[in-house]
Amino acid sequence: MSPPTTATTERTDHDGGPSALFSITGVSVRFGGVRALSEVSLDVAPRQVLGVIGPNGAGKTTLFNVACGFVRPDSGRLLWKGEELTGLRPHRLASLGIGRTLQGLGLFDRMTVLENVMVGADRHARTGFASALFGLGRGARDDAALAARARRTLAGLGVERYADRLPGSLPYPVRKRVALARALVGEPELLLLDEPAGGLAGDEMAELGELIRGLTDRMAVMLVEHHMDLVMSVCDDITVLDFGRVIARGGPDEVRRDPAVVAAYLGEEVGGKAGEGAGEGAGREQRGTGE
Ligand SMILES: Nc1ncnc2c1ncn2[C@@H]1O[C@H](COP(=O)(O)OP(=O)(O)OP(=O)(O)O)[C@@H](O)[C@H]1O
Repeated sequence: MSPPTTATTERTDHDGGPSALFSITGVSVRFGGVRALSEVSLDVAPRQVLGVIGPNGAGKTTLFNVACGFVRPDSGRLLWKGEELTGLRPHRLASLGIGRTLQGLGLFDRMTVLENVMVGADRHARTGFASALFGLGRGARDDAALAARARRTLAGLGVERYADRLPGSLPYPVRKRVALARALVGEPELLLLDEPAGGLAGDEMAELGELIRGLTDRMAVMLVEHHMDLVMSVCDDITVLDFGRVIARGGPDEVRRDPAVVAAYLGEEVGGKAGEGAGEGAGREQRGTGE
């Protein structure tokens, strides 16, 4: 676990050193006059759960989108296993060994649950999904192996019985697990999760927490999340953003006590009663550094 640092003692060693699986170093993003991210750096170590939190508009979604290749930073670098990822595009993630889920689940309504998950298994297919799309063919053996892998992944998440159903007919928590299965079926080394607890009830969130912890025997997780109780219970390390800058980082206890974090949440109880989601409702809709 990293030592705690705050804005005044910002760590500068986010350079994708040997211990880092994935690093974001000195990333800045501007949308017109709004500086959504300023010189943001973080490292995700193998098998670590790294949380990214911050009040509304702090820059979490922008950071997630940078990590996925949806937003290209104006400056700064992304490193994967110490190598710079230049011009990262979302479709390259799976082949690198990075899985992701998005806030909108993005399931294909006309495909079964099983087929939706198979889409995510492209990394292990001999002929890729793109080849199949363009009619270049995928061997029947590949398809059978993919289907088996997809079923195993669904089973691991307790939702295999829905494999032949269409996602639209299923309860939201089940669809969330299907989306997670699609991200996991490629056996990523890093899983990027954007607000995975959104729309879940308290007990479902607790199950999600256990599930995320259970992944760390084989992958690292970067969790961007509002719900403070989930973040505090599952993360090894937490990076806190406010106005697009890193204001604190460290373990849950250090971050919870950090005066800069408490101030950022306008005195909300960051130490958190279950389910309170200290990142929400802070009444700070428009954030980022206006210029
Ligand atoms: N596409 C965009 N165009 C203009 N401004 C944007 C865009 N996306 C984000 N912003 C601005 O950048 C800042 C950071 O937004 P971002 O959505 O990353 O924060 P967030 O921490 O995810 O917020 P929330 O918790 O409310 O989702 C905000 O001021 C936001 O208004």
